[in-house]
Amino acid sequence: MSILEIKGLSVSYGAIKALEGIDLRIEEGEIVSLLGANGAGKTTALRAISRLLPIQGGDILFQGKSITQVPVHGVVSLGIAHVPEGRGVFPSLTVQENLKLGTWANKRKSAIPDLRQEVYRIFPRLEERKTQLAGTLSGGEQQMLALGRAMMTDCRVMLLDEPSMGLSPLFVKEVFRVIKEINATKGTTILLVEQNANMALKIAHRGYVLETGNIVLEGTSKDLAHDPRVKEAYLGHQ
Ligand SMILES: Nc1ncnc2c1ncn2[C@@H]1O[C@H](COP(=O)(O)OP(=O)(O)OP(=O)(O)O)[C@@H](O)[C@H]1O
Repeated sequence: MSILEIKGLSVSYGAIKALEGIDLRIEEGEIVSLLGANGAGKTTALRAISRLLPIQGGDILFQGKSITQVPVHGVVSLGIAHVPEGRGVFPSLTVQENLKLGTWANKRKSAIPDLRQEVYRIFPRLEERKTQLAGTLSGGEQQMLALGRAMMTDCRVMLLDEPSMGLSPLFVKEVFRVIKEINATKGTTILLVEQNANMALKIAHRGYVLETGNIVLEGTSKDLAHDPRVKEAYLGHQ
């Protein structure tokens, strides 16, 4: 059974059809990338899975069970954490207060100290800056904090929306390294929305390509990286 399965998912904004019946399947422990140009519907797909948007058709299954009737906070409690584009950290709270907010839906309260220790192991910079206000962190550090906060929910699945957006090349590399580490050490399943197809395909096991609301290609990252259509549209001429 797939940990997350999306079947015929349709989402519209009024008359605009953002997703026109997409199918997507993610196995436990995988990193799956969702690639596509601006406006393809990538953010919409993540927001629909998190129940932040109403859906017009189809189904979303977590461990084989439909979650389309589950409220937003229920989705987090099930073990699905969403790191939105732009990170969504609380600028006037400290690093440690932001991390604590990640624990509200955590059903295993006794696991919180270990989770915090793990976050600080993966992100030593956050421990160094735990009393600093999140709004004064650099963009890359805020992205780390957003990932750390998602880890604090004790999630099984992370939905990551353009984690490399707006970061310097050094931080882009660091963010992808950390995503790979979270997946490898904790077994967290990751659905990664990215415009940086090059990097995304390097760390993901499989990928899907979304174009104007439809999945037009899917395959292993290796196959996608060699596909002439992906090369032409998303990887530049290499
Ligand atoms: N709140 C909204 N109201 C109306 N249309 C919207 C809304 N949000 C998104 N859309 C439209 O839905 C389509 C898909 O948008 P979405 O943000 O999912 O794309 P995306 O692939 O994430 O793009 P980007 O890479 O630019 O973030 C676009 O045509 C967008 O203009």
